[in-house]
Amino acid sequence: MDEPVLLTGAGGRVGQAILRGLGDEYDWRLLDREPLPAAKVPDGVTDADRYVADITDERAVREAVADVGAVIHLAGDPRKTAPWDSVLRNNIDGTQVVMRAAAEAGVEKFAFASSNHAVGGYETAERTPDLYRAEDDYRLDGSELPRPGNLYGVSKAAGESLGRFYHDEFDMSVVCVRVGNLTKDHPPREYERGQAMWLSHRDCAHLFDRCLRAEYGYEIVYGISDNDRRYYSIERAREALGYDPADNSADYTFEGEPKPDRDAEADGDRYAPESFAPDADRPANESPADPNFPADPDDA
Ligand SMILES: NC(=O)C1=CN([C@@H]2O[C@H](COP(=O)(O)OP(=O)(O)OC[C@H]3O[C@@H](n4cnc5c(N)ncnc54)[C@H](O)[C@@H]3O)[C@@H](O)[C@H]2O)C=CC1
Ligand SMILES: O=C1O[C@H](COP(=O)(O)O)[C@@H](O)[C@H](O)[C@H]1O
Repeated sequence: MDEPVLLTGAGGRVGQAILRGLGDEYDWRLLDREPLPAAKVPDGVTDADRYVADITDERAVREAVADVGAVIHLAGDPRKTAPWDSVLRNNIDGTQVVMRAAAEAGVEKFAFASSNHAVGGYETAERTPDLYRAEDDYRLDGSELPRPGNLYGVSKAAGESLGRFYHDEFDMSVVCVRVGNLTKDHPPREYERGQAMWLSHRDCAHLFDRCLRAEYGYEIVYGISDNDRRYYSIERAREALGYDPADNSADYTFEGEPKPDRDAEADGDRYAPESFAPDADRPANESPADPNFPADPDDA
């Protein structure tokens, strides 16, 4: 892609996984309402390409999307316990502002960070916990209707509908990635659901890279690694985007330690190493919590 790529929510967990994997690959324009410390910004991104703005600020967003070829839209409230007023503003209105500005500016490709919580309602008492286990063959594939398990999930389903609308009305290519559970270096520890929907950092960067390079119209795909435990199919991501994940939560113990027989080097050269130095202030697994949102209670 010759034109710049706008990344909203660039300072967060997903944004940093993408930038650390693909920092050198694109001409980035970064937007976040929190100023980004230098350690979170790839080399070569100038001050002019760093926007400190809220995504509900229409004028700032219009300026940020001018002349970009693609948008990866991550900014929003990521909490599954987020209250309605927050998801309405940050996730629904914010996504509408960013998508409309992108469509009106003639942006070619738009990748939207949807969530597993858009379909959390399929995890019924009858299906769980078997659903989270490798022997179980139940699969969601992206063609099913949304079935949110909370208001945060409702806001993500709304974002997917906005994407459908802006694809149909403006012919913008839109891919909604129902992201699973992103953690760095190892799958979520002692958490079956999390291990079934693990998305490793390098698979995350690779998946969004495919969202920028592939040709598609409107797609809903699942964003998880190639986990043995899974109830989301990644076939559509493979077919439509050319997604080819490298990681599998089965290569780790339930406690999150690499298994001794794991071939750690096997896929080591498939994707570029992290392209700029790690943020020394950042804990190994998480970026600091967004100061504007209190943490989800069970994430403490
Ligand atoms: N981390 C995960 O495992 C998953 C994340 N997602 C989605 O991916 C996206 C990114 O999530 P994370 O990186 O985990 O969250 P995060 O909280 O680490 O990062 C979000 C970033 O967006 C910025 N932001 C929030 N509201 C904003 C607004 N109104 N205007 C401008 N900037 C704003 C924050 O300052 C922060 O830097 C979210 O939309 C989330 O719902 C979906 C599924 C799983
Ligand atoms: O959408 C999201 O999902 C992940 C995984 O959900 P969880 O219920 O298993 O924690 C969550 O970690 C992330 O914060 C959220 O944005």
